[in-house]
Amino acid sequence: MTTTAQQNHLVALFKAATVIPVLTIERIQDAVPLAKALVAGGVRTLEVTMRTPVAIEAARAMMAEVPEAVVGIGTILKPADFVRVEKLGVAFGISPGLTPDLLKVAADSSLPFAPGIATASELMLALSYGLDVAKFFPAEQAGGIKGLRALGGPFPNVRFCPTGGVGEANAATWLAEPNVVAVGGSWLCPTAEIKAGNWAGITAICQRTLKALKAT
Ligand SMILES: O=C(O)C(=O)C[C@H](O)[C@H](O)COP(=O)(O)O
Repeated sequence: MTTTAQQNHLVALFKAATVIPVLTIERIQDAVPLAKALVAGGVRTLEVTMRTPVAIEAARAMMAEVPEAVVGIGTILKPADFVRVEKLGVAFGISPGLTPDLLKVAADSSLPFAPGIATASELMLALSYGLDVAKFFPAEQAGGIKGLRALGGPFPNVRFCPTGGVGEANAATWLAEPNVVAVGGSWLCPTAEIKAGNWAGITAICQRTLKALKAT
């Protein structure tokens, strides 16, 4: 069973992050310059998704060469993925959803882990394994802020990281919710900018986002 101390650690990590870029890395050579660009823009906590074959290698390179980055892995779909990630020594793991098998390995592990939930029943399943920090996914599509507030009624102690449809225009609104500890999304690292190697452009998006959040 996941301990309270583990969950507190994950909450602290998410709160320190505020915004978490959801990274899809196609070419291994992009990993380090991308992480450097994000860190230069003030965004240190990074979610490398397992959507691509180079994800694990990319996370490893970032950890080795960009020590300021707090690297986690996302899109953990299966217990076997979780076990691979655990061995890497990343800071946290995230999933867009959950299965009982995935929750079982996560609850037996010391790796901080946020499963994805979109319904009360999914949240109840996560809570039965002691996991009370969840990704709310897909946040905008699954009811938006109204949906999150409704979940907050029966589950007042759960903390959320909404992702899916979060961007520069609405990040502050989500973060103003008392049960939101961070927001995640791909807006900080658009595919076109990664493809073009426009690292300065990615740094600028991060700076703009953080400046706008500070002003609210
Ligand atoms: O890949 C994963 O593991 C996910 O959980 C999904 C991502 O968090 C969202 O797809 C990001 O959504 P956008 O910011 O709207 O692009």
